[in-house]
Amino acid sequence: MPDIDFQHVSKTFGSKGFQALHDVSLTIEDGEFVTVVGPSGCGKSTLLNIAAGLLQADSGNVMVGKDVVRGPHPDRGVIFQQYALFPWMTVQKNVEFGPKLARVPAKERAERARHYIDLVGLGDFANALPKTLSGGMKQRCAIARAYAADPKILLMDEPFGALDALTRVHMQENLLRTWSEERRTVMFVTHDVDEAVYLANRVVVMESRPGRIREIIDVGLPYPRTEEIRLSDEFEDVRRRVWRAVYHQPSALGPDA
Ligand SMILES: Nc1ncnc2c1ncn2[C@@H]1O[C@H](COP(=O)(O)OP(=O)(O)OP(=O)(O)O)[C@@H](O)[C@H]1O
Repeated sequence: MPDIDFQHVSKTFGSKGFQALHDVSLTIEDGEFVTVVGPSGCGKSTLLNIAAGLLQADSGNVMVGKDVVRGPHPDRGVIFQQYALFPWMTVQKNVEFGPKLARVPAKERAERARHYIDLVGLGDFANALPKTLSGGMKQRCAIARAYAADPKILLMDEPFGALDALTRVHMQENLLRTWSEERRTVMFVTHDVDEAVYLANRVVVMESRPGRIREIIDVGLPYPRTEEIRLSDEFEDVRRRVWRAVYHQPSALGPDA
């Protein structure tokens, strides 16, 4: 059974009826890593927010398993570009937050948090406050926090968008390592074609005005994704295909350009 199933989803904003999404259908299978790329304003975040239950579609449905999405739910962890950590809580307490809400007993939630903190490589910083962490570390903390709430699905909207190129590559590697050990279904929105190809089983390329799916590209490269794979001809071939699909669009400059 598909894990996330967008069924003819449309969404319009504003009194002038700006159509952000038009009849989008997309199936993401259990355990898949799907990235979504496309020009600015093509509706990537809108699509993700509808799956998160933070926005409502005007028509169509999103199914998660057998259920129609009607609002946010702990089975879907959401990670945004801005690190949504509580500044007054340590890394450990931030990561324990979800399990605490779910009334997981103190000892168990501390252990669970510790497991994910170690998994994202923040073992030495469990007692640190967010303000003492770098951007990449904060985002790894956010990933550990999302995992600790034990969601079936991770919805990530440009989570590495604010990071420098080198940190970004390390974050991608760390995320894939975490994902290979603790498999979840991932929908990951990005502007970055390299990132989209490096991470995904499939890349969904969107186009704008109205936002819709232009092409779905199978990456077909094995995991673990090593540096060798990143630098291979096969990777370059897929990257070129995705690049063309994104940049050879009539509206590739986006509505505000
Ligand atoms: N709350 C809103 N009210 C009005 N218009 C909106 C709202 N949210 C999004 N839009 C419009 O819908 C379109 C799609 O926005 P969305 O943020 O989903 O695009 P995106 O592909 O994620 O863009 P970017 O890559 O620049 O973040 C844009 O033209 C945007 O201006």
